[in-house]
Amino acid sequence: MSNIIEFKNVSKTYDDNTVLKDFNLNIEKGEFLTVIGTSGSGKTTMLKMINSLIEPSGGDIFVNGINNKDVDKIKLRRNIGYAIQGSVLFPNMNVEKNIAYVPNLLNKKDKERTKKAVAKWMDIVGLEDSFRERYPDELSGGEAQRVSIARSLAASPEILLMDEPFGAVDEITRMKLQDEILKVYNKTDITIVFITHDIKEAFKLGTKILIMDKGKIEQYGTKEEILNNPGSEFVKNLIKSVM
Ligand SMILES: Nc1ncnc2c1ncn2[C@@H]1O[C@H](COP(=O)(O)OP(=O)(O)OP(=O)(O)O)[C@@H](O)[C@H]1O
Repeated sequence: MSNIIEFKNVSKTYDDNTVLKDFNLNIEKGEFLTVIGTSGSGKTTMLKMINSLIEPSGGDIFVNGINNKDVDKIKLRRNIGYAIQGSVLFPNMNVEKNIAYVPNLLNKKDKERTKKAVAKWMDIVGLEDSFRERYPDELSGGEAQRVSIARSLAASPEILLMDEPFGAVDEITRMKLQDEILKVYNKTDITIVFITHDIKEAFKLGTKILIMDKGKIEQYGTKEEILNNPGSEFVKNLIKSVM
């Protein structure tokens, strides 16, 4: 498999605080990468470099083999979905319009095609058709999260970045959303990079798991590799609850 995302000797410094140092990572196309680590270990910083929301202080990031420095940011982001915790929906648009936002931009004239795309994604994330007309303030947290995931997927991105997308919902909804994102992943050839604080979630979803501490990679591997061969005391402590 080929690498869809590559970090080469990446560093990031805020004032004199170095949050990433000599960071090297290859993510293969089609992978579901979950990222877990201590608070402040640089996970969000790393994620936001993929879609150029944050620029590295040193080193390079490549998406599909092209250096982010050489690419128009708008063009880059068209291909990369981004879902964050409690993602903000457009409050003045109903569910259908929220989801249709990007497809509408892409196929301006073909309204039927957009309508079909909205129906497909609502179905995949488990939203009944009757939600189409509702406005964001008429949705529960979990429903709003589904709409936001459907919206990020409706643009058919090749890469989906998710920063603790299920952090703000209750345990039952969270499990449902996890199952739904797995369904999406299994039905498409999307590559997902997913940050979580929940080690169980990291192991349930990830085809590969990246464990970070203080701006460095503690371990990167499959669930089996990490469980069978934890690379450090830090990893051993982290995985206690899933052993
Ligand atoms: N814009 C900024 N200016 C200064 N410092 C920043 C900025 N953004 C992040 N930092 C610092 O960089 C470090 C890494 O932040 P980052 O958000 O990447 O960590 P994280 O692993 O995602 O943390 P969490 O799990 O708490 O969300 C933290 O110490 C944070 O305070």
